[in-house]
Amino acid sequence: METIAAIATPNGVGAISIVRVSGDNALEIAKKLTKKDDFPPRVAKLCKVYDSNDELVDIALVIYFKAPNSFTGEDIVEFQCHGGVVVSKFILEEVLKHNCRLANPGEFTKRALLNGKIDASQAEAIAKLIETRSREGAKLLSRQLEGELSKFVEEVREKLIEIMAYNEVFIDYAEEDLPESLGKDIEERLKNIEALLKKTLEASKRREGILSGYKVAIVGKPNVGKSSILNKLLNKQRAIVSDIAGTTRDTIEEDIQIGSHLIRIIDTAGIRAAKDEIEKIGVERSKESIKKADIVLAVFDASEFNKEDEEILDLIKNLDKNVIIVINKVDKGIKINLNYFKNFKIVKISAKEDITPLIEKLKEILDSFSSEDEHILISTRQISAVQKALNSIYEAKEFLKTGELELFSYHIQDAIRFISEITKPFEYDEMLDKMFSSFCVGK
Ligand SMILES: Nc1nc2c(c(=O)[nH]1)N(C=O)[C@@H](CNc1ccc(C(=O)N[C@@H](CCC(=O)O)C(=O)O)cc1)CN2
Ligand SMILES: Nc1nc2c(ncn2[C@@H]2O[C@H](COP(=O)(O)OP(=O)(O)OP(=O)(O)O)[C@@H](O)[C@H]2O)c(=O)[nH]1
Ligand SMILES: [Mg+2]
Repeated sequence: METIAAIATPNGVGAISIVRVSGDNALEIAKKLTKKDDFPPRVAKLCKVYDSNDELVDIALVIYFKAPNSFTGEDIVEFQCHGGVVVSKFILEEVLKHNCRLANPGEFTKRALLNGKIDASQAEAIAKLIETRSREGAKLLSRQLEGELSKFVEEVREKLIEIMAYNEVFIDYAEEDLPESLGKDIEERLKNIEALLKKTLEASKRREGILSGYKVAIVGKPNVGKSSILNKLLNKQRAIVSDIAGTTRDTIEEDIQIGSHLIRIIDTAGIRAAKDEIEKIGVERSKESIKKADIVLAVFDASEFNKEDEEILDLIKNLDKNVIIVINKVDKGIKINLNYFKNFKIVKISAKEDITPLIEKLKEILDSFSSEDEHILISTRQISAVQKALNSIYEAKEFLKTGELELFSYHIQDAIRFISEITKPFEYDEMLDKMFSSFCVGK
């Protein structure tokens, strides 16, 4: 395997920068650049680093990770040098003069994967952890990096392999009147796995927003202060605000942090029976936003409740999602009857003065989303693997019903293959070993 190198830290001014080198020549390169000979593994050693003209480049910490005990499983050398945009580039250039090439994107992680240091789900977790913009996302991804999903896959796999083992016995002994309970047992076990997979898929769908941002739509009739609320949440004049009804004509989306959560906030056009063609399209988009949202902020003016507000109330009345009734403009006094909103969560705010009650309520709902400590799937690759495994189980079940056990077995094998794809390719030998070690035929 070729030796690779790259700067691991972002390009900019900072205290420290890291140049990482992985592969057989890493140690040799460290020796050449530092003119030192002795690098005990995993020791941070302060070294002068020289260029090819023997001129001093930096005084840096150099750490040698001896294979296989490194991130990639290969020999790694890290030059932890002074930060800024020059030194690390300089060192990288010197490194590249010695039998080593620039790493491709993700190549260190790829090598960690190929060398069995991490599995595919952990590699995906690393990629997303680097990109995530919320603490909740980071918490979830660090758990997947730790191997939570890998463990789940292993569990499901073992359960399916046990079913295969039971089924083999079933096939071998079918003639000799095996107790019916064995068939029932297989059915029961399968049901259990199906429920596990379904639950994981549902949780993944429900909690998709943890990484991409939960969608929060601000809706209401024109002029109630929706855009003012958006601006206040963003702390800047993002949307045009005016006292002309119908100011916002298109939806406006922005990402913000609320506590440890990321949300995508969507300001919408005021909903009314619009005559203008463009406004009509805007109103349609507003209604679409309600459908897509995880949380709906239905905004009303504290001083007025009319037919248009009733229509808003109709739109949100039977929604199977979180709705917050936002009574805005309370600085002018509350003149409307709050009984209209019985059984809803209500907050009273003034977008002109203070929206803290709204932020608190949002936090409360978002916290409730993540208090469920389920593991979830974080990529379409993972989701499709579970979906395919589930489909194979459905097909297998049909053959269990008709007693076509060879075909049943065939589809269970498929399910095992698909679920294993999340972490690694399935090895048939391993399953056979497992079958005979965990199952005593006793004949
Ligand atoms: N300086 C530095 N910080 C870093 C990294 C890095 O590569 N360099 N990482 C890069 O992503 C992350 C840490 N990930 C790492 C994962 C494994 C090993 C490692 O040496 N593994 C050995 C020993 C394990 C042990 O001692 O428990 C091994 O797996 O055999 C190092 C870093 C975050 N911080
Ligand atoms: N007194 C008072 N006025 C407010 C408050 N919030 C918004 N306004 C005013 O209400 C008017 C409408 O505000 P917008 O934020 O543009 O309302 P909107 O709901 O986005 O309106 P459309 O985009 O037309 O649907 C503006 O003149 C705002 O200054 C508030 O809390 N108190
Ligand atoms: Mg507006």
